Amino acid sequence: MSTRISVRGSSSWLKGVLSATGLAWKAGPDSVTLLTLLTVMAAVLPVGMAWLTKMTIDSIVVGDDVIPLAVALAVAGLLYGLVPNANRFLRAELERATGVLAQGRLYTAVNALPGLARFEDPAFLDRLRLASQFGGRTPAQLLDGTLGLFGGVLTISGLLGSLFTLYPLLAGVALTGTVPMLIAEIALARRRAALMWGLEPAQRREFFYGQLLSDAEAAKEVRLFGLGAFLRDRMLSERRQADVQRRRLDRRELLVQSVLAALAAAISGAGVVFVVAATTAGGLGVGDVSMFLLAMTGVQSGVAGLVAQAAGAHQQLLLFRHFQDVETVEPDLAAPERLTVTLPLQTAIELRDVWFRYSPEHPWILRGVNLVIPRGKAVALIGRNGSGKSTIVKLLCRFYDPERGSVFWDGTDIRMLDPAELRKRIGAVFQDFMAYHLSAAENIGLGDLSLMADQERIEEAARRAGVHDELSALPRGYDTLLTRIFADNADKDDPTTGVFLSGGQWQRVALARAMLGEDHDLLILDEPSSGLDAEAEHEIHVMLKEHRRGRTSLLISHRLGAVRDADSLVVLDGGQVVEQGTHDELMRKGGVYTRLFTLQASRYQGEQMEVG
Ligand SMILES: Nc1ncnc2c1ncn2[C@@H]1O[C@H](COP(=O)(O)OP(=O)(O)OP(=O)(O)O)[C@@H](O)[C@H]1O
Repeated sequence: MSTRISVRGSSSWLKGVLSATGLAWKAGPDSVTLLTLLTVMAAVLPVGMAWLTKMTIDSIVVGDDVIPLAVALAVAGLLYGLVPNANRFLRAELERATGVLAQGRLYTAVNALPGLARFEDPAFLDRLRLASQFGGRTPAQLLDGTLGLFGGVLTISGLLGSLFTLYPLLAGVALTGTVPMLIAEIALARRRAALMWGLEPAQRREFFYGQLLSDAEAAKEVRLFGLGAFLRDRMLSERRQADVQRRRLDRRELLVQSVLAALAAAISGAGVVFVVAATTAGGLGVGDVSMFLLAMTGVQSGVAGLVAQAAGAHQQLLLFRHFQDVETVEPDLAAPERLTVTLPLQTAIELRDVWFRYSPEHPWILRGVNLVIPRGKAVALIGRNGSGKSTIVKLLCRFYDPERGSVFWDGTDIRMLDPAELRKRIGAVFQDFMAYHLSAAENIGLGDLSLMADQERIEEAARRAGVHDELSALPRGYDTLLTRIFADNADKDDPTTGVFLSGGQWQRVALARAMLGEDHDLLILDEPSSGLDAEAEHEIHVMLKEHRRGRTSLLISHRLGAVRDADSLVVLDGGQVVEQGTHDELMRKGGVYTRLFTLQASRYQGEQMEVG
């Protein structure tokens, strides 16, 4: 996807307008119809009022009955005053309706992305932020702008026509003055939209520093290392650098618009001199003078409005393109022509000569990995930090595809399977599992949405993960919020409305989430006990061993004692499998595993002796 705001052809311009107005129509057809009617009304009223004024003055001069004209003028004036308010209300209504529709469509498109790659692409994230910010607003504004343009053209044509009947030359001059205005404002709108896009990375960084300064998790390190002023200065520096660019554009706008205003004043000044001279020479009546003055100011404010509408619509369109781009973004994982049904695991999951790197710019993480996870067996992955253990987990869940080689599910390449179906068969506790700002029950229920309301099953999962007693003892039991972020204003001072769990307790909640519901064909536990104390770790491992019995599982842990009883231990190094076998086989071999295990065991014994 291009990260640049490009100049696109008129067909794509039209496509954008049609897509945006189509969205607005779908969201609120009644509002769109009423807005159109009101726009036409607002457009013809100034022309009608100019003529009514002229006719009223002419009638006064010749002594005719002016009451009906004056009443008509008053009614027109009243409508002229009311229409903008009704317009504003309708536009807000339409914005709300399109906002909901667009946001729904946007996040449906985001949810449809099967892999993780897009979420690691900063350009995509910038586009998504702009799309989310403006996608809902732009259709209504674009429609309003387009209708406004149409109305403006209607008003200006009416007024120019009226001017033309008086002084054809002046109508021509007034019309010529609009061209540079239009060109200049469109160019400014283009720059404004490009600037917003260009400033996204700086705004993202500014937001990041701001978040750190107010984030509860970051607060510890920010205070311990005294990072507050450093982060604040970085945040302000990002803002200042962005402001330099904003100021540059504001200056350009100031200059261009001042020149345009001077041009408009010169044109209307010249017109006034002409008309006054013509009236003194006896060529025009008093009503004609009023007509001219109203028409001239009407044309000028109409043109200014028209130009602003055109520029605004253009800018909205450029921003709306981010929404279109996200909505039509290519999936990050290739889909096969025909999907194969994902059946329960019968024999094994296998990685065959898998080569993987996160992008062509990144180094190879896996270099020809071969690995078999037989059904009903527990396989443990062991290796140094960064050796690619969690990467293998991500490939098994098909968050990415290998660059070479394949992952097979009972002999079928998982590229042939529906990722959602495949993932339903896998239960996992990731190393960086989520702590949701929701209640304890919901935090577990998310593991299987169909069981969200099944308190019994949720408690059973918590019991298996060894966290039931803690959750039951919370102020509101399982309904206690595990956060204080969403405490309502009304009960924000009530300490029972939200609590904080410890790292180990969160880990058990994540474990309960993974174990809720259907028995998964594959259970992945990426460091499931790293945050637990020794006693808790022992308990969890006894429980997990029981739970895993006869089930297929992939275990990752740096604590080798915790995985020594796995059916097969696989040691990764340099992106390759360097050793594989049972604990006893690997210990006999005297290789990497023996070294690591002996090191850990001797340390542990040392600690025991010290404690003893
Ligand atoms: N999303 C990503 N984009 C780019 N590189 C990544 C990404 N995720 C991981 N890596 C890199 O891939 C390598 C392997 O990471 P991985 O998390 O698989 O290692 P690991 O063996 O699980 O490590 P640890 O024991 O520390 O958990 C690391 O060098 C890491 O920097």
